[in-house]
Amino acid sequence: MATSVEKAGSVPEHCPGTESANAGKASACAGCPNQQICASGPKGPDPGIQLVKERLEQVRNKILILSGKGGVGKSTVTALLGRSLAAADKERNVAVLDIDICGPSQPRVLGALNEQVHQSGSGWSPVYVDDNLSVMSIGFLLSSPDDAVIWRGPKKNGMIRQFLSEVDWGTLDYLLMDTPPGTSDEHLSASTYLSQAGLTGAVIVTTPQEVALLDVRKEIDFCRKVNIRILGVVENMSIFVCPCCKRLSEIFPAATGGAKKMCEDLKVPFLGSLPLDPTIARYCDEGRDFVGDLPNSPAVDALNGIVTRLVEMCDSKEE
Ligand SMILES: Nc1ncnc2c1ncn2[C@@H]1O[C@H](COP(=O)(O)OP(=O)(O)OP(=O)(O)O)[C@@H](O)[C@H]1O
Repeated sequence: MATSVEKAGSVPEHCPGTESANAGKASACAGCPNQQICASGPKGPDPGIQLVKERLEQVRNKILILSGKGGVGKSTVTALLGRSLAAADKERNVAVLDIDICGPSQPRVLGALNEQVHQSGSGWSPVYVDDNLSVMSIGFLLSSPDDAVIWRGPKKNGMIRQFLSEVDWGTLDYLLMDTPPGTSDEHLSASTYLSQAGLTGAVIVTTPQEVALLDVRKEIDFCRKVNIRILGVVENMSIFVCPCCKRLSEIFPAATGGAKKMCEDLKVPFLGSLPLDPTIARYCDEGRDFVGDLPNSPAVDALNGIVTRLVEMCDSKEE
């Protein structure tokens, strides 16, 4: 098994793996550039995996929100799903965890920009934006929202482990985890730490144009490779309805049939489309509650349909 410190092509053919008691000591390790590191490193699975499992025992559904490309509206959709899930049933406890370490946007989108998290004996307390909707983000730990987080993989890995194992969520029905775009350190860390905790699955957000769908196919491939169930794809900014003349325009043309066709081709559930609505952008920039304030808008209608299908997917065992 290759470790991140090994150079490509330098893994001995019979590498015993870093978790093995023989790591660094087996005959196959002789001459490997990482022999010393493997011989002296801790053995066995990362204890963080067990800690995350214990911490998330009271969380019924754990959902990763993914996107292939940046800027397709993943954070916006995460926040809106959180608001809609929480608004639909006041008995339901929902939380959003922002693991986009380098670009945390949930504090702004959920209107909690100047909040701070508190530490108690039972862990970090998340910030409540509603009675049944809480949020945790690295954004709360930065001294200024303009601070840049420039971290390498191991440090991001440590922060994700802390977020997953030290936040005192209480009992939750849905935990939505907003990730960075693509498939990077954060995704690998999250999927590893959640491997024993019962990850419900992933929602993939995209826009309709082929350049975005190309990267969604990679994201689907990633999920299949690391055994993450795909709960469905959300197509964001699929259509624009002019607020003046009500004419429909395709801002991002679905030249290859859009996300729905791609889902049919790849046999992945399609959760629905969300229109491009400038009011969504304004509300999210200002951290206001779009779902609560405009419950009769076509976008909230579309969102509620997506949430209904998502809940059905979570409640059903198989795709
Ligand atoms: N349905 C929508 N209608 C109008 N504006 C939207 C919609 N969805 C997202 N936006 C806007 O698009 C911009 C990008 O959205 P967002 O930050 O959620 O994308 P992202 O995919 O999370 O980006 P990143 O790659 O940085 O994580 C934001 O200004 C947001 O308000």
